[in-house]
Amino acid sequence: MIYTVTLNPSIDYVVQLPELKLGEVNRLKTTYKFPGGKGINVSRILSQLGHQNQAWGFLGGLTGKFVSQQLTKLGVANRFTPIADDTRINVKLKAEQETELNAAGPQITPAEKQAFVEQFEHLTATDIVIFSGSVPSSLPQSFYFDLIQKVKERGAEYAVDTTGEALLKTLVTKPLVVKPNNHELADLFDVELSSLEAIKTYGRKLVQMGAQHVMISMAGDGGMLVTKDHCYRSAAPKGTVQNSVGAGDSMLAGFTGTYAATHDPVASFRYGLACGSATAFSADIATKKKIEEVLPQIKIEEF
Ligand SMILES: Nc1ncnc2c1ncn2[C@@H]1O[C@H](COP(=O)(O)OP(=O)(O)OP(=O)(O)O)[C@@H](O)[C@H]1O
Ligand SMILES: O=P(O)(O)OC[C@@]1(O)O[C@H](CO)[C@@H](O)[C@@H]1O
Repeated sequence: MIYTVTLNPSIDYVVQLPELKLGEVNRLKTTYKFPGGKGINVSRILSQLGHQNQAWGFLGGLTGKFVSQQLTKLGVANRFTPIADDTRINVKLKAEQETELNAAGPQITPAEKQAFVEQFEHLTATDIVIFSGSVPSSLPQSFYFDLIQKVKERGAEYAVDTTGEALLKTLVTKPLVVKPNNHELADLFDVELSSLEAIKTYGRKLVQMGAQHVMISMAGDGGMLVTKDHCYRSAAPKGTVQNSVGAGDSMLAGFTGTYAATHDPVASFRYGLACGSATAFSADIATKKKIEEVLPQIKIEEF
């Protein structure tokens, strides 16, 4: 079973307008509300593809109710810990450029935190836990690391999509896969990564530091997978980009779901790339139909 962890879910409020006029009233023609948060996006893709999974995290207030109702409607199994405070709303502004306004997130009380942590006691060695997204400011920044120790105690695998120190700190515990984008990879080492060779070199460093698979996403430039002995690369298929929010989460879902079923890193990378691009070419998170449409266009080469 795959479990996704979204400590800080959201309603993603997506607004579209041809031009943002700062300091003026902007009237919106098109708005959407989606259940958001990185792990939730991962769960949505896993469910689309028929991989058994359950979404975990914290939900509260009317906003939290909206998220859980939408997940139930979408057929995403979930077991969120209820909290007294409100789940956040993140604004995704699509004008000349994509701008995201992500809130800090709710207060989590010690009792709510404890109830959540207890869920980890039931993991087994065949499970995979996917940790994605920000940690609400009321929880310790070491929270992922503490949860990872619990996952390891149960003999389960885990994947992590986080950045900076939090990511570096987890590498020694040998995550199944980490998925920085090329900018996050550059920031980790405080370098500029201006060639594929350079990206490969720094991807290798994450493998040497402990990651089993390092999948580097590069938006419209495709992706790279670095393993202990190999490096694979693929350009991105062409298409009309509608909403790239969640493309990285979709990529992680495609990889992990396929890996859980096949243990084949190249097939998993291929599915990951297809899911990422399919979401970029959709208004919301991609459907299975869209993913299958994109899949034949993915060409992977050893690099
Ligand atoms: N414009 C695009 N055209 C084609 N494919 C894309 C595009 N944007 C993203 N993708 C696909 O999705 C993958 C993940 O995208 P990206 O690198 O933007 O992830 P990310 O930075 O983690 O995004 P997010 O945080 O919004 O989920 C890319 O590696 C690529 O395969
Ligand atoms: O603030 P975080 O937790 O880093 O990111 C949250 C978020 O931007 O990530 C998803 C896209 O990847 C969105 O659904 C959501 O709003």
